[in-house]
Amino acid sequence: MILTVDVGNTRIKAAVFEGSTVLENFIFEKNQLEEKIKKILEKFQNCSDLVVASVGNIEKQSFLTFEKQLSVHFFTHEDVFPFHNKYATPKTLGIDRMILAAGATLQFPKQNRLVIDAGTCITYDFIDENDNYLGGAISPGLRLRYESLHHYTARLPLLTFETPDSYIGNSTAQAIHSGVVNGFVYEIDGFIDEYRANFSNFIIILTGGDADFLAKRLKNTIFANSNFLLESLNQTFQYKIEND
Ligand SMILES: Nc1ncnc2c1ncn2[C@@H]1O[C@H](COP(=O)(O)OP(=O)(O)O)[C@@H](O)[C@H]1O
Ligand SMILES: CC(C)(COP(=O)(O)O)[C@@H](O)C(=O)NCCC(=O)O
Ligand SMILES: [K+]
Repeated sequence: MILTVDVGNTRIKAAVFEGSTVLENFIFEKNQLEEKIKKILEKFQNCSDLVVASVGNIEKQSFLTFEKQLSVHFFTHEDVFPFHNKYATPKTLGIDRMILAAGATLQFPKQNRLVIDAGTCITYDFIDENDNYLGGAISPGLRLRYESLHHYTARLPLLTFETPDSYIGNSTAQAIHSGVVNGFVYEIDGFIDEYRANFSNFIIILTGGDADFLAKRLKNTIFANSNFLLESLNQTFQYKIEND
């Protein structure tokens, strides 16, 4: 049994795996880290490994206390990955993006793959059919768009997500919802169209906190799997054991 932990910039996601099967999923805040992991390990006493990918401000030291109980692996750029990294600044590539790219490479062999992770930020990652990781894009996520409109202006209220009535927002609130939500959807559809124009055949994986909401609204039909990062962590860890 393996406990996988994804520390994002908004919250922490975790899952216990037995082989490739998820036994249970968890979502919690950063300040609950120790207490929650302790509880999970009490419930799943057969966990042999704790496997972490962190892009948040939680470092390896935060997990060392669990080393008495099980072996801890904190993924870094030094690990083995199943793709050729063509990013010009490989050391600054987010470890979450590396794990997503690894999962896409392992789960969907020998094809072009685009991974879209709609979390705090939207990240786009492209791995071609020869397993070259080429890069992608980073833009603000849904909630970040609402918060930044409020934070950097004097007159815009902080709203929470709501489906806009129309693309023509006829009030301040509707204009914000249209700009944020429609803008979010148009951006992703626009990127997908651009990839389609350049690559004849590719699979799209959509994940992150806003994946389910998005899947229903995109013009392009794509398969959403909000657990893709944790599944990829589990698979990349198996790959590491086999290839180290
Ligand atoms: N309960 C929630 N708390 C925070 N964000 C949420 C929640 N439910 C949905 N979301 C959406 O999920 C996004 C964060 O996704 P997530 O994948 O958890 O981010 P990260 O991996 O960066 O921590 C936010 O932009 C927000 O729109
Ligand atoms: C782009 C990110 C902030 C996304 O974080 P998330 O939305 O998953 O919390 C993270 O992948 C990161 O810190 N990347 C470093 C820069 C890069 O990937 O080039
Ligand atoms: K992301």
